[in-house]
Amino acid sequence: MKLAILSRNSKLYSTRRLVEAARERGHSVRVLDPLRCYLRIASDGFAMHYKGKPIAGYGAVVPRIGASVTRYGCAVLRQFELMGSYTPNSAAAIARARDKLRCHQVLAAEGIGLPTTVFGDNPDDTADLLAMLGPPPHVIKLNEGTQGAGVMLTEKLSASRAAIETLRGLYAHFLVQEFIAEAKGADLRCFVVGEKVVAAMRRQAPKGDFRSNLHRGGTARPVRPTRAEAETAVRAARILGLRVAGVDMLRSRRGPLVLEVNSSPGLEGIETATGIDVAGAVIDHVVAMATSRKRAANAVLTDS
Ligand SMILES: Nc1ncnc2c1ncn2[C@@H]1O[C@H](COP(=O)(O)OP(=O)(O)OP(=O)(O)O)[C@@H](O)[C@H]1O
Ligand SMILES: [Mg+2]
Ligand SMILES: [Mg+2]
Repeated sequence: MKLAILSRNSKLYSTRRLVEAARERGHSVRVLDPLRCYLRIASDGFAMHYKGKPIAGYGAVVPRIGASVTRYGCAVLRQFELMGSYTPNSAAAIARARDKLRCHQVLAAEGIGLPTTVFGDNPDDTADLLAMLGPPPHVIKLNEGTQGAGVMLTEKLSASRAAIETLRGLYAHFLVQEFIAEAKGADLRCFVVGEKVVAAMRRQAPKGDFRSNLHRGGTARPVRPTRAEAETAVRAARILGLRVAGVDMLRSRRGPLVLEVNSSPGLEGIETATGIDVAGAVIDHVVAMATSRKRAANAVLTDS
């Protein structure tokens, strides 16, 4: 099959591994920088060019769209979808999943466990907002933060108020959560492909921090998720319409609590920690889905 990896940088570990896994399986694969794809949109037909040449005919694309290029990257991905390429994560699903607050609302509505979360706009409402949440410690996080930056822990109500005031002053969007102390600075990353958790790791925060992000010095080891954890991860990804997702959870007394669902989860940490060929699992899934979709479309054509 003719595959494209949509990625800004072909040297990144995740991109390299996807290319490698596709080649090992005998597919033709190309890395396309979404910012070098440009489009002609007209009712008589679409055209997409890449560095001066037309591109078409990709059976499937694997999007690796960084947070900084969500808008443009998703527009390009949508174009691939409109031109008939299969993608495990649609442009719409990626754009939706990027908004932590929105994810919390949608997942909570479906009964997925989450740390209790509050958000509000007006400073006059802060006292009642924090009362709705309960006593500190609180975790305050930027709505579109990443890699643990923009996540802070406040031990006292006065600190929560001061942090909230500061963020409002900066016009930042943020949410405030109960602190799950029993997670003890560890979180669980379940890598979902299709309807399965193909690999999972437990990340432990470095001494003196509560954030387990590997970018913040956390360490990872392989873990076998419980049945409840695996089911929660798969359901959360499905609810958000993602067929490749990194679901981050905390282990708590009330079961797994989802922190976030990443639509372009990195492969380096999880493959290194677990030794599992996650890239291969992604490619196998994408090719199987693209093939069965094509078969179904052909069946419709022969029926009519
Ligand atoms: N409510 C909470 N209670 C306890 N620990 C938390 C809580 N929220 C976050 N943490 C810790 O902080 C880390 C970072 O938080 P989170 O995953 O929400 O943001 P982020 O890592 O910046 O986002 P991204 O994973 O997209 O980079 C988590 O991995 C977890 O270890
Ligand atoms: Mg995280
Ligand atoms: Mg994330």
